[in-house]
Amino acid sequence: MSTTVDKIKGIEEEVSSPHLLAVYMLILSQMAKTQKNKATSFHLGQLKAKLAKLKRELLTPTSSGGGGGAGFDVARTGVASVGFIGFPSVGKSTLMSKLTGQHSEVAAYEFTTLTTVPGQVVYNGAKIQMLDLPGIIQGAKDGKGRGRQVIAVAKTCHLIFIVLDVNKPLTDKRVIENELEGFGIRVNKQPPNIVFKKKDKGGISITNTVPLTHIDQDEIRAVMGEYKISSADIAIRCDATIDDLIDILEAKSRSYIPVIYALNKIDAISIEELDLLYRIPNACPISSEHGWNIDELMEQMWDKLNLVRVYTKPKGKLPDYTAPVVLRSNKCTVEDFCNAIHKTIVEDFRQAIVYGKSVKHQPQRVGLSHELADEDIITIIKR
Ligand SMILES: Nc1nc2c(ncn2[C@@H]2O[C@H](COP(=O)(O)OP(=O)(O)OP(=O)(O)O)[C@@H](O)[C@H]2O)c(=O)[nH]1
Ligand SMILES: [K+]
Ligand SMILES: [Mg+2]
Repeated sequence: MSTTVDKIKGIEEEVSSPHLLAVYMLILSQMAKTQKNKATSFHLGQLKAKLAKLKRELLTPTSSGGGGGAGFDVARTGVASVGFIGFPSVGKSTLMSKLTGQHSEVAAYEFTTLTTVPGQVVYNGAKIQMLDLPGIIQGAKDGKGRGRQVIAVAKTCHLIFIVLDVNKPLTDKRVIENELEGFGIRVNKQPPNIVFKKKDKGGISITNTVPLTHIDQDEIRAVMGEYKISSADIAIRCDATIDDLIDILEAKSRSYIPVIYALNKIDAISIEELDLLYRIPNACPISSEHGWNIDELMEQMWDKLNLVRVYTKPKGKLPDYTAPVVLRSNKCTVEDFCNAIHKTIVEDFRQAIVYGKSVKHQPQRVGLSHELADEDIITIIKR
């Protein structure tokens, strides 16, 4: 019986290697400009869907292939966690110690850190968990080293610091991104704007609101066939690729995570080189060892985490600005606020009085389902 790994190998060998698949895609897209070969595009759609399914199988913790974060995951504390990903010896643990004061072994040799080391930063009143992780190497997602377990932890974080050594070529950035992508992490991306609705009958209906330059109906049908979907409404609202469509079908195993590139060891380069680094989007040049530009890293972290601070105002008193209740932006209703303080508050809740960006009138009376905004002030009125 062939294992999942064998099956993936078989498919990848059809186009020789994952690298060649990329080249193949490039050639195909160039072909598309002149004359699209229907047979190849159908076949490619099929292959890509097959690959995606098998990769998921391989990465599911229950499958024989393993995966998952067992042994590497730690108790989550705080309102958000930030995972440190990078090649060995780029300075992840040095950064950890600098940011949190939590000691994490630092040394000049590779793979100094062997497991997850948690620490905490308090920023703008929010407790944020930092997870120093072992270094990963190319091929980590395919099981090289402890890479898979490491990436599995990163996949559950709210933000990833990809730590890079500025003395090494920036091609490292692409390699790390590929590792994360291969594990279903989508870096600094929103889910593709495709609405997919499976149906019992009626066949496949495809609509698009923008011209599709990357895919044709044949490819879409090939992918659907591979997923054994015979009836569905697919509304495509972006110039989607076949990978985008597969991401929607594989939504359960995809994580869209913001990333900041922490370009470390800038103490070892020239000002001219530093200027160039500043042009990289989502990057923050730092020196972990010297603590240089750590403030900017924290500011960028704060922006990406998109947290909501809510100040409590006891009736007839001034708001308490020293200790905000911090919520995540996808869980920031008045009810979430109450639950963050104590589970029983909702039971006695009558209404809330809110000042701030989330309300039209200052103040405004609102109910449990009202969504709060950053720096709102709230008074809870009990029954
Ligand atoms: N020049 C310079 N060296 C640094 C800086 N940060 C870390 N280093 C050095 O880089 C080496 C590796 O640092 P670590 O913090 O152990 O790196 P790591 O990424 O945690 O390594 P692993 O746990 O092995 O993956 C050590 O010799 C550090 O002293 C920096 O900002 N500048
Ligand atoms: K090291
Ligand atoms: Mg380390």
